[in-house]
Amino acid sequence: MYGNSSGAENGSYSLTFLGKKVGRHRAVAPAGKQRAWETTNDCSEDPVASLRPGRVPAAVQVDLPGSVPELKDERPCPIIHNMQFNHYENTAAGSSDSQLLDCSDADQATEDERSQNVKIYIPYNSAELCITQIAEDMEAMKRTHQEMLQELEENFQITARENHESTVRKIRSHYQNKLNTLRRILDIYQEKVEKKNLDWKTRVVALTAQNEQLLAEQAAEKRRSKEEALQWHREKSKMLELFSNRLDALHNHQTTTLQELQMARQEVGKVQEMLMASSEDQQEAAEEDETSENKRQIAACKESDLPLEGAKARLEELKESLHQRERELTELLEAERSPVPAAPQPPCTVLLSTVIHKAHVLCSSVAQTRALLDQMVEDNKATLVEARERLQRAKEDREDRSSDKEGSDEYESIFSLLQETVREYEVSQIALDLIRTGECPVLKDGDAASELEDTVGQESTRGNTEGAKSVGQQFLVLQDQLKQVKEEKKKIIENYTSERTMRKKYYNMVEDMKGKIRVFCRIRPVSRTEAAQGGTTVVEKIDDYSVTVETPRGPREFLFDKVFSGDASQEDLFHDTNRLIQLAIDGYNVCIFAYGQTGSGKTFTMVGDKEQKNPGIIPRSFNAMFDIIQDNNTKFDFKVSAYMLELYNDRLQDLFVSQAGEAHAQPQSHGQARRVEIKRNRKGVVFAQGAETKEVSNAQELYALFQQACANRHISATKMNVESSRSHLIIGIMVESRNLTNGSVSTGKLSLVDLAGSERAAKTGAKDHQLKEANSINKSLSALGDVISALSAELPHVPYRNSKLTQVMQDSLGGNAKTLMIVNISPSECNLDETLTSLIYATRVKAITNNAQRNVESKEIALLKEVIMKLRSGQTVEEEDA
Ligand SMILES: Nc1ncnc2c1ncn2[C@@H]1O[C@H](COP(=O)(O)OP(=O)(O)OP(=O)(O)O)[C@@H](O)[C@H]1O
Repeated sequence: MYGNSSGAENGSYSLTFLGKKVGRHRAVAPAGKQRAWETTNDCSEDPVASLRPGRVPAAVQVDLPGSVPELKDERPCPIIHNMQFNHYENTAAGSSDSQLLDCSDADQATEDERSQNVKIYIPYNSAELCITQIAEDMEAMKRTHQEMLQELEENFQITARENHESTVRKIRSHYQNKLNTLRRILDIYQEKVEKKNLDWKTRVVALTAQNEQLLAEQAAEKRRSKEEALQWHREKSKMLELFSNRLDALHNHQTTTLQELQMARQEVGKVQEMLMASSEDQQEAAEEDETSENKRQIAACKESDLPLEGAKARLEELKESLHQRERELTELLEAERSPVPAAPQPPCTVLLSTVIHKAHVLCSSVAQTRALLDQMVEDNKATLVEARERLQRAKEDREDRSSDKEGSDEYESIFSLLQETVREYEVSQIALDLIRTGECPVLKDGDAASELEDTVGQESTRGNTEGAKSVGQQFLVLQDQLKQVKEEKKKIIENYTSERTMRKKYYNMVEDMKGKIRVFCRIRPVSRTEAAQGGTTVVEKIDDYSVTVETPRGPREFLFDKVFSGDASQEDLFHDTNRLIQLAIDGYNVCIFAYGQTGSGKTFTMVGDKEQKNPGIIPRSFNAMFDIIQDNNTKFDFKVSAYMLELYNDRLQDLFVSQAGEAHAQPQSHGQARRVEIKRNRKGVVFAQGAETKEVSNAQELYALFQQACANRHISATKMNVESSRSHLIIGIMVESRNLTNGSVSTGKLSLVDLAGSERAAKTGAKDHQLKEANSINKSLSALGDVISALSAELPHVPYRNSKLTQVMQDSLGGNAKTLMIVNISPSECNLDETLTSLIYATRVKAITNNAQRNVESKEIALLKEVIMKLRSGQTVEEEDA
């Protein structure tokens, strides 16, 4: 193509264009094959364009080294005016045709020299042909280049795509790994949760069974105690009846005995008179002869026998009555000794045994008295025998010494003294026998009889008096015993009352455990207005758990968890409420609300008096809550926040925002007032959406917020209350506590509600806007009443949605909360109807069962929730976080 090209050799050429080296070229073997250009990329201009036909150079100079090698252009060339082919001899024979030689300056010099030696002039046509060929080759090269470029581009794109895909794959696999890890973690926790659930279920089943068993036991226990109480009551009444009958009988007997003794004394007096008359007759007859004397004596004796017969009969009667008494006493003793029939031991058996013991004491003292009397009779008998012997000896001595005139006087006095003593003992004997058996003394001979009868006249009176004295003493003793028995009876009644109170208390505790709403009843003191109207009270607290109301149909009793009378202090009330504050901190939803007619003391109970000398439940709860927090802040991390609302004219208002400010702000916000709505979370806990919730760190801050809220509340004077609340006050205090030991988080809520009171326009004198307020209050309270009725009757539908008030109270009535209702009532007759209505509603509320559950999450769940929150908000989550 470029001239003689036979026997082509491999070699390198530099292509010079217009004296300028434009590239290196490589000669390609073998000869005869089509030549091709290979170029290096150090040419900036498009050589093909410059070789287009019409732009052919005038002359082409080609330097050929002996034989012209086939040339392969390595690069396109600029416009050729003067083209030279410089041949470089191969330095080594057979060296590779791909070998390239560098164009150093030294080579350039040698090349120039050689080109001068080997110069070939190609005819124009050949050159044109050659150039055309070159142009074609270059065109082909351009295509190749373009193809290469395209290929490169494609390669680049493929590589880029591959790179991109691999990056995406890597990222995906990274996140997939993360996801898998999270899934595994979730699986693990799910497994754990399932396990726990299973455990809990088992425990719940076990506890339910246990609970059922306990309930059954409790029911049985209740039945048994009821039966025992009934039996005890029966036995007690029987015993009391028996004792009172016996005491009455004893009393009657003592009285009869006394009367009989009195009569016997009179009889003996008569006998004495008769004896005196007969002795006078004897003295008169002594002057007559012995025969007539004897006759008269016999006649007198016969006469005197008549009244003695009467005395004997009386003594017989006395004897009989004493026998009777003895028999009764023996019966009593027998009854005591007889074994007590085996009976179930009622709780008050101790008292019964005390009564029995007392009866034992009483009978044993009677027996002791009897024994003492017997002893005295015996002693007296012995002494009487001794005295008679001495008298006998003295009589014999007197007869022996009848001649001795000096000693006779002395003996006479001793003799008469002895006689006196014997007589005394004999009289005592008669008296003692009379008391013991009622027997009459036996008169053996006339002298003794006359003497004795003479003495008996005086001594029997003395004996009777002593007997009467002892009977009187016994009577006093019996009176004492009766008093004791009465005291015992009083004690029994007291014990029964306290036992009844305890029973009510335990019943209330069980009801509380079942989840029933607790209801306290507070009776307010009589107000000045009521006192001015007469102040007749119809309400009375019976015990800590019951209250009665005097109605036209008779008294009506109501039972509550606690009843507070008018003199109960705010401390007393809060003392029984305090427990609920702890529950709120433990993670329960707690609600305390006051209910009652207007002026019944709801605000006094919840808020306290105006000067806060007697703060109510709300301010006390603030202090109690932060006291508990203070005590536990080493174990828990607490967060407390609160919202305060009022429901005024069926519209919820945020009390942290002053109404004046709101009204002022409205026009600027184009009439869009702050809207507070009641919502419920997944667990059914009510919260106020749209109301400002403020975080607080101590009781003072919370109280300051409360004061601010109270200042914004609607209050005005009515005929029934100078500071009547015209709205329902709702305070929500949320307590979040994180256990620093195990990381669990509990969230409790304390709702404190001071309801507005139901009112009658006629009584309150409400007009215009107050009437509108009253209507709204009554409407909401009536809706509350409907909810209470539906819940207590366990109806399937509870109309919570009928009023905003019932929506606010939804979780507290029949929901997930521990609820305490304080029903405030007036004690006065003028409010009887309202009081009865309030008490009936409160009784219904007591029947409502809530299902309070602790809102607590384990550390794991709290963490997972955090992870989910982060993922939702687009934040990255490290595996360690999970
Ligand atoms: N237990 C109490 N001891 C002394 N005063 C009381 C007691 N309860 C209520 N009061 C007094 O009775 C009046 C009315 O009480 P309060 O304002 O609390 O009634 P209320 O039920 O809240 O009425 P309203 O529903 O109209 O707001 C007040 O002056 C209050 O101080």
